[in-house]
Amino acid sequence: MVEPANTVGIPVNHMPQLKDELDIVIPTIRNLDFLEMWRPFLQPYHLIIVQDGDPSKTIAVPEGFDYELYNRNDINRILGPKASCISFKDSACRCFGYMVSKKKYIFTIDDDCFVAKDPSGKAVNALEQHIKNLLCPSSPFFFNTLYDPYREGADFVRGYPFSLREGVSTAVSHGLWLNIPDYDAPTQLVKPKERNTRYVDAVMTIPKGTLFPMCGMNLAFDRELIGPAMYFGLMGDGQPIGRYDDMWAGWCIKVICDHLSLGVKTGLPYIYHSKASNPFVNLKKEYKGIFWQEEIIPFFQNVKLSKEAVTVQQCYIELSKMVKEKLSSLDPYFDKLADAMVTWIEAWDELNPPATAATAKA
Ligand SMILES: O=c1ccn([C@@H]2O[C@H](COP(=O)(O)OP(=O)(O)O[C@H]3O[C@@H](CO)[C@H](O)[C@H]3O)[C@@H](O)[C@H]2O)c(=O)[nH]1
Ligand SMILES: [Mn+2]
Repeated sequence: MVEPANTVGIPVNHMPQLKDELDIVIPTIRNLDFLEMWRPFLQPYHLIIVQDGDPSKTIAVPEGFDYELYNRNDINRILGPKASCISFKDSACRCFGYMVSKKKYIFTIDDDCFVAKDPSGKAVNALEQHIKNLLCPSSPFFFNTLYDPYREGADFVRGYPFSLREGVSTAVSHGLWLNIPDYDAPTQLVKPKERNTRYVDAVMTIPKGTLFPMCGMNLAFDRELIGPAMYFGLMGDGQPIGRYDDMWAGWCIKVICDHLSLGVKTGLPYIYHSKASNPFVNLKKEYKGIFWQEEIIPFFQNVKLSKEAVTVQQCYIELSKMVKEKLSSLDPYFDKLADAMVTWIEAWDELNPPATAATAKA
């Protein structure tokens, strides 16, 4: 039986790592009582809450947290017509939080994710582990069979090329989930009672050239290295697909990380995922994605970005052109998505103008 950790009594760490360089982005349609359990680990950090759905609803944020909250009216006011690229009535809206943040790092978590216990019964500080993952290099060019070589008590194994041991910068840290696993609707329907009780004590770099299904519920990334590619697509209200927001972003960031020699890690930390969303509702949202992805995956596997694409924005714009050219025949949705990818970059650059010499000096 897997249970969340009891964090009552764990003192808040008032000097946590990257306190002023990291924002926590939470998409929500609920209240945020779940933060009580995270208080010892997250209270010192700034939250960016993206309130989805009815903007007239008031979201209760527990006392003592430092936060900014954006609802749909705010998104429309800030982005104007470009707000069309931000999904409505889908957790994909969280990417607006990535765009408005001014920090180097982002940790995003769902409001039904609680603190997990490790096998010794200790409460897992997921954010601390994500920071560890992001601050140490990745090894995408050659697989280390003893997993994370930079971890205390591990190293590169015999036969690992010394020329590759410096590794590359880590752009993304993808965490996992105890209890309710992130299964697609068909799997959820077939295995409604399945719970993930297996805590695998490992962090791995996802090898270059390999795609992966990125889940957005327990995810951290270096916003300066890969932020502009973390667009969660057009999902939810008015769109033919849902629950492929994080998947789309994961495929885009992975081909760009491979191109720019950046690392993507998966494994620790675990969170405790408490709520299974309705599998029938999920099936309706997912079903087009389930057959579209049989074409989308080969598309991403064959993406070749040009050597002129040296920034994330340039890579992303190139990618949007390939989406328009090669996926629009699959469904007109991809034509719209390709345009939204461009709008996203325009909005990103508007809110995050490149530092000029003057501003850089100030
Ligand atoms: O319309 C909505 C629905 C939900 N949210 C917020 O988004 C997260 C995730 O919602 P929930 O936990 O109910 O759904 P899951 O199926 O468990 O989420 C997983 O599916 C992924 C695909 O979207 C998602 O990223 C995964 O985590 C909660 O915080 C809700 O409050 C929303 O903003 N708008
Ligand atoms: Mn959930």
